[in-house]
Amino acid sequence: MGSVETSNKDTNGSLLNKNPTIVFVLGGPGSGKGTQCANVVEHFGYTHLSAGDLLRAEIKSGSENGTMIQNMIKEGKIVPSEVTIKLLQRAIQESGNDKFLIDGFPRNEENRAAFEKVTGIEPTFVLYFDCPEEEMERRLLSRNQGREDDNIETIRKRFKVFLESSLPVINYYDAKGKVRKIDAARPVEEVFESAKAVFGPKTEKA
Ligand SMILES: Nc1ncnc2c1ncn2[C@@H]1O[C@H](COP(=O)(O)OP(=O)(O)O)[C@@H](O)[C@H]1O
Ligand SMILES: Nc1ccn([C@@H]2O[C@H](COP(=O)(O)OP(=O)(O)O)[C@@H](O)[C@H]2O)c(=O)n1
Ligand SMILES: [Mg+2]
Repeated sequence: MGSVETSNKDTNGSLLNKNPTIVFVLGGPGSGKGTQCANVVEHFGYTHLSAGDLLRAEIKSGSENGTMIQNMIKEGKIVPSEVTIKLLQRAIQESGNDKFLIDGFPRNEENRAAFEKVTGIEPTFVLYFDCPEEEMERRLLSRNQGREDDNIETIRKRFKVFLESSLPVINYYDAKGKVRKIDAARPVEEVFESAKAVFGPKTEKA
């Protein structure tokens, strides 16, 4: 009956039905997540969804959450997962693709548990760009994208949040054998060679 069919089509239905490949891309601020995601998109046909980019677009769009998001980003704090997950779900559904790099998410336990609960999806694997703080700090201070959080005061707060809230998520997935750790302190091309080896020749575009 039509009504039964309709009731089954909840907001997550289309996500579950497509059974997408989800790769979480994690690493400290400035470790090179965005840079390497662009390379992976080019070579392997994934759709890149940066949680930070989606949140910044939400501020620009004049959404009612905009001011709250802006204040949290300025302080290096993690936005409630409800907001971020809605943006990710919308982007996933609009993409038409079935393989995604989710960059900068999940950033804490709340992000992780909520995504799993709402979508029922576990990542295929987690790419972890491991980089020393001194190198990340140098990169962030010369990123020149006009970001309000790329100043030394906010950068220090973001490093603290990474250590206290994001690393435990990486450890959680590591215990499940899902983490592919890459030494991100090397030049972009070398880091990408390691990333390529993780994605493997099988999924490379012809
Ligand atoms: N391997 C690398 N070596 C040197 N600079 C890099 C490297 N990867 C990225 N960068 C630069 O560092 C800055 C931060 O990189 P980005 O990809 O935005 O990192 P994230 O998304 O993890 O914060 C950018 O200016 C980028 O051009
Ligand atoms: N899952 C996420 C991702 C980002 N953010 C916010 O967005 C900021 C910038 O995230 P980003 O991923 O663009 O930053 P980088 O690690 O790329 O430098 C974070 O410091 C958080 O304030 C969040 O609240 N929740
Ligand atoms: Mg980024």
